[in-house]
Amino acid sequence: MGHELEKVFPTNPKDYQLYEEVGEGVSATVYRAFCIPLNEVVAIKVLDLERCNNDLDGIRREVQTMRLIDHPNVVKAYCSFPAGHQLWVVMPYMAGGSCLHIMKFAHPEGFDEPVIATLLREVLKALVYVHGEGHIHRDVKAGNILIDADGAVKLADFGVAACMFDTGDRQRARNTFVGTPCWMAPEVMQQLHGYDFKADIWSFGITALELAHGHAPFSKYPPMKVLLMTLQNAPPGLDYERDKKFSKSFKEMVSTCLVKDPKKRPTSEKLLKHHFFKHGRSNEYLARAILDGLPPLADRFRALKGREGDILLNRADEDKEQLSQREYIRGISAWNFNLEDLKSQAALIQEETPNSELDVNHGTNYANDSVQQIASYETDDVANVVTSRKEKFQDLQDFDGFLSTAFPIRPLKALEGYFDVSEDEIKDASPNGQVGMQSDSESRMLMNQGSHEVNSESKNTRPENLENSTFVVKHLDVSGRQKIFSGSLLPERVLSHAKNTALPTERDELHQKYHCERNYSGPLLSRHSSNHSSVNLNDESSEGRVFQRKGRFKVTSSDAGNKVATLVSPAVGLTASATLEAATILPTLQFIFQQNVIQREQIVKLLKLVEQASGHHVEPSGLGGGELSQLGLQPSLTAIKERELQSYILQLQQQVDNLADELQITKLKNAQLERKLYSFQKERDDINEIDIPKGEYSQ
Ligand SMILES: Nc1ncnc2c1ncn2[C@@H]1O[C@H](COP(=O)(O)OP(=O)(O)OP(=O)(O)O)[C@@H](O)[C@H]1O
Repeated sequence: MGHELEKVFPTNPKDYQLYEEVGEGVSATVYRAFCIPLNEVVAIKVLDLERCNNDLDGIRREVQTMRLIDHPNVVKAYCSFPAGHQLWVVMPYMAGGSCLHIMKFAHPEGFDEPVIATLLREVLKALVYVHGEGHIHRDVKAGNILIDADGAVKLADFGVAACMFDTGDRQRARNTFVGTPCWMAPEVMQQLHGYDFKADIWSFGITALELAHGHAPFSKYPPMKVLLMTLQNAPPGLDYERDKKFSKSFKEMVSTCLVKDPKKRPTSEKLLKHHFFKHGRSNEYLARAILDGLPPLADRFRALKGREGDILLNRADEDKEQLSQREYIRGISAWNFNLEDLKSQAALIQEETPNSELDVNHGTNYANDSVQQIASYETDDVANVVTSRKEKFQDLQDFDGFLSTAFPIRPLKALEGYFDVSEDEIKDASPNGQVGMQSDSESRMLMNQGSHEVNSESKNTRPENLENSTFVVKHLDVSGRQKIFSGSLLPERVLSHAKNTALPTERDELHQKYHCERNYSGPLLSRHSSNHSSVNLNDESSEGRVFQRKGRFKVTSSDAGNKVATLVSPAVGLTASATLEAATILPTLQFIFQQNVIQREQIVKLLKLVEQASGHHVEPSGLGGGELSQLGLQPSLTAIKERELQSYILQLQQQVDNLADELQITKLKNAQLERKLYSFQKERDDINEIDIPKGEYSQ
């Protein structure tokens, strides 16, 4: 088990040769690489610190956990070090890639039962170890199950793992969660009583279904809807009719995991004893069954990426508005989600599901389902709120100050002590992108990047008076290419058209037309504007208690009692009575409330635009003054400030929480070191004991 530890991996980027890209996640790109001094092929996960400014805790935890871990079924980190503005994490190279990629490439309908039993047994062994060490993985899914060339299976990605060690209570329920919604346990979504490692057992059950069908249940729906479906529907499972090819024991095993009450779920240890896992075979069998005949990982990865590109290209001639709606409804933009996962899932669905089922936006399945409509409405709300806040931030004169307090330390400095980052590297770091880091002001610049780019983009393409009405969020994607997602309260072209040519009446018609066609008034938001958007999203969370973090979903507990609530969807004029836990509904209501305030502000801006276009001169003060208050349109700056403060407090609370986690990890490390020291001392004493008689003898 410990043999990998014996090698000392170099911490200089020059000692590695990067080969092809073999994987892409929310926060990182993974390359096959070669460690020159050790003459060994490795995988290097490259994280761009500039893009992770506000998620250093997550990175720190991931690397920390990966380095402490030592189990044949868990991917460990050999070492980690900075390289320019990046952080490199060196890991064993898993030549087979992830189960998700293998399924997408060669088994779109899912794997056969013996393969599933083998894969899951190995993953379960990993979970027994991880739970035994006091961790909750929190992101068990096919995309995080990696296979080596010889069929060895390892659980990867500790980006959102949590430590259960806390004031001595290893199983303490927690009040926050990060995860991918399809795999997320109901208690995690509800946040009523916290959760523990049993959340991984739920995700494990969902992963079993994913491996059996080629995709996770509900994977074609937008995130908010997944949350509601998971909470309201009966747990998903293998169907006795539809899934005839699977054994009774498999079905039973899945249903044991997918019980809503976590207390009724088995522990990983107990589950491992389930007779289903007796069907598991050897690693060699696995290699033969799913890896034989596959092209090298990098080729597969390229092919899959190409396919995703084709899917997008095929849609290129679609009406752009529809396309953005489609992406929007999948939650990519609105929830700032794990884009790769969503893209992958979308690709799987497109291959397997008829279009009618797919088109959740226009499809009839949606039409009469009020809960679904509420879900999509909520998704809109979030996007609107988030982007509108982006705009508001630009208006705030003290934004810079706010950011500097929100992220007071420089990235590499913050990571010092956690990776192989030396004091010297930090001191000598040059701001020009060589091994080093940015200054405080540069950090803030990076934090501000999204908003500055919004301005510059606007300046290039539109006159002043349209800048504040249209948002263009520009960002760098993994490969450094720039991507632009655009959106506005009205579609951009409508605004442009209005600006250039249209008479007021035409504009009204266009406004009417597009407003009807697009039920979503919110702008699109890119996931890679994470620096900025996370701040904003956290901002929202101060009231909505729903966060985005590291491209995933994060919910914090809102201490609400159990209440019965009725949801009304103003977007569609439908009323849905839902007996939901208040904690589930509150965020929605809060979003709607916020949305209201923000939409009023948007209306003010539009009014201004209309007035400007029609030649009326509007004094800025006039907008916020008596006329608007008469209309009830005066935006409340105090409320905005208050929300920002709440958000800041929440961020601080999170930081305290994270520090407590780290303290526990350090304590754990200390305990390990003490144990080692003790055994060394014991060895030394033993040797001494042997030496003493020798001495006596020689005297
Ligand atoms: N050691 C490895 N060997 C081979 N491929 C790997 C390795 N680690 C990761 N990958 C590939 O790279 C992808 C992304 O890696 P990873 O999941 O660690 O990144 P991430 O940004 O943390 O992802 P996520 O989107 O789950 O947060 C994986 O899904 C997998 O296909």
